[in-house]
Parts: sequence; structure tokens; C-alpha cells
Amino acid sequence: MNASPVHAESVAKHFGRTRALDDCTFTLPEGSVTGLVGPNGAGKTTLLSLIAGLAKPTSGSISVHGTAVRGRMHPDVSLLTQRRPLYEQFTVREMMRAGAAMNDRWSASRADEMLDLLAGVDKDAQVRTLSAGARTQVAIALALGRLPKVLLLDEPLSDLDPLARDETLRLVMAEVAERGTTVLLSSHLLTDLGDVCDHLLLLDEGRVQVSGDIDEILGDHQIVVGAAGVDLETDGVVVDSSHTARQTTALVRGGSVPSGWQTTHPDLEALVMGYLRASRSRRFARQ
Ligand SMILES: Nc1ncnc2c1ncn2[C@@H]1O[C@H](COP(=O)(O)OP(=O)(O)OP(=O)(O)O)[C@@H](O)[C@H]1O
Repeated sequence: MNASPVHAESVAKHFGRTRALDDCTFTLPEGSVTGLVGPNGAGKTTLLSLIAGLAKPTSGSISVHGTAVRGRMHPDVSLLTQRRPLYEQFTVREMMRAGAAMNDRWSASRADEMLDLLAGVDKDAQVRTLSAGARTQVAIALALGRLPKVLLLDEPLSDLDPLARDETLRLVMAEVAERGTTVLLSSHLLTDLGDVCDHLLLLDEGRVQVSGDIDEILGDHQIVVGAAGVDLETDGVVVDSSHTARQTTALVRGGSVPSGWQTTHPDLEALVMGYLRASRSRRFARQ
């Protein structure tokens, strides 16, 4: 059994005729922060819930630190879903006490430390009075109180203002720096991901398109620009291409590009956008 924090081997999850995930194989290294990206419906939430043990794969297997995940919440994993699991009538302090009561393994000091990092959260305020950002932060503090080795975050930043996004990401980074927690974070906000993630897992239509160290992935891709009407002869894979009256621009994976074409390595945003555009074109072509 692979002893990595998270290892998925040929994982598929089907809901009737919908193939939410298909043949997904990847590994998350210890202490890595991985951005989970993909278009709507790519399978991100399904994947996070399988790793957490909230659902079972149709086929294939997932292990967390060498232990097979078998469809129940793994003690080493915390998952923060889009529906933040908070009781509206409780104060933040009461919410933390509830966290202690609901979890066999719980560190009140860790949860408190996390809350203390958040200047904006009043521990005596009722949850229902908190802003979206403060709720997310309280939910993350609850998730971290379980002392997870693997932290799964499903779109934690989507409804936060820039300041709350920044504070939330700093909370996650503090956790990684202090405890070496492995983080898998799904988000559509590519700039934020670029600030905190060192690994990338890109899904499209339930399949892994790209997985690994971001610097290595970017180094393996080129943005290629040349005159319109000239064929791009490359032994690499053309992920995406676009054309104007004057020029052709393409995202190419691996291989070499003939002279006469300008090449640069993409940044994370350009890389992900290239894959997302290609995904949309494939779907349009099938309609
Ligand atoms: N419980 C379910 N029953 C039936 N189909 C489902 C169920 N959960 C997910 N799906 C389908 O599986 C596919 C993947 O959904 P999923 O929510 O994992 O995607 P996602 O990448 O998280 O999307 P988004 O970015 O919109 O949140 C979609 O086609 C979705 O409709």
C-alpha cells in the first residue's frame, strides 16, 4: 500500500450513467498544498468526499497515509465542505466546545490558537451574526481542532472579500508550516491558488488532466506564438490553440517547437485557462 498522505489508484465514481470520476490516479506528497481545479462538474467535490470517506468509489482505491479509505470518515482527514457545518445559534466559543464533544481526537488549544490568529472573529458572537469570511474561518478552526494530517477544503474562498481570502489562506499556510499538514484545496480563484499552492491537480470530465509539482508542470509547458497560417509542427501535445488574423497562439505540453515561433513558459493562470478553454471546446464540439 502506498504510504503517501493521499494516494488514489484508478478511482471511478459513477452516479447512474454519470461518470463523475473515471480512472483517476494521483499522489499528494507530505506537506504539499495542492490546488484542485477544473470546470463546473469536473468531479472536484466528488473527489474530496471520496478522500474524506463520505462516499465509496465505484471502483479503484484511495489510501490516506497507507490506510485504505473505506467509505467512512478517516480520523486523519478533515473536510470543510461548501456548506459550513456550523450551528447558527451557538457562539463561536460554544461552537468550539461542540467540536470538542463531537470529536474523539480534539485539541482545544489548537482550535484556540487558530481563532487567535483571526483578529476579526469575536468568540462571544453568535455564528448567525458573523460575516461569510468569519464563518469560513471558524469552520477552518473547527476542522484544524481535529489535528488532521490531511485537510480538504472545498471552495473555501468563493464568497469571501479579498481581505478575508488573504486571512483564510494565511491560516491554512500557518497550519502547513507548523504541523506539515497536507492540503487539497479546490478553488476557481487561480490567483489565490498561485500564492499558496506548490502542487496542482487538474480535473476535467472526471479525469486527471495534469497532476504534480507546479514548477515542473509549468516547465513542461510552453506558450507558443507564431504567424497566422503557418502549421505548428511539434512532437509535443497541443493542449489549446487560438487564432487571430495575424497570429496563432498555442499551449503546448512537452516536445520541441520549430524555430521561428516565440516561446515562453506559462504562469499558473495561463496554464489552467488553456486547459479550461480546451475542455469547453471539446464539449461544444460534441453538442
Ligand atoms: N449525488 C449525486 N448524484 C448524481 N450525480 C451527481 C451527484 N454528485 C455529483 N454528481 C454529478 O457528478 C458530476 C461531478 O460533480 P461534482 O459536484 O463533483 O463537480 P465539481 O467539479 O465539484 O463541480 P462545481 O465546480 O460546479 O462544484 C456532475 O455531473 C454532477 O452533476
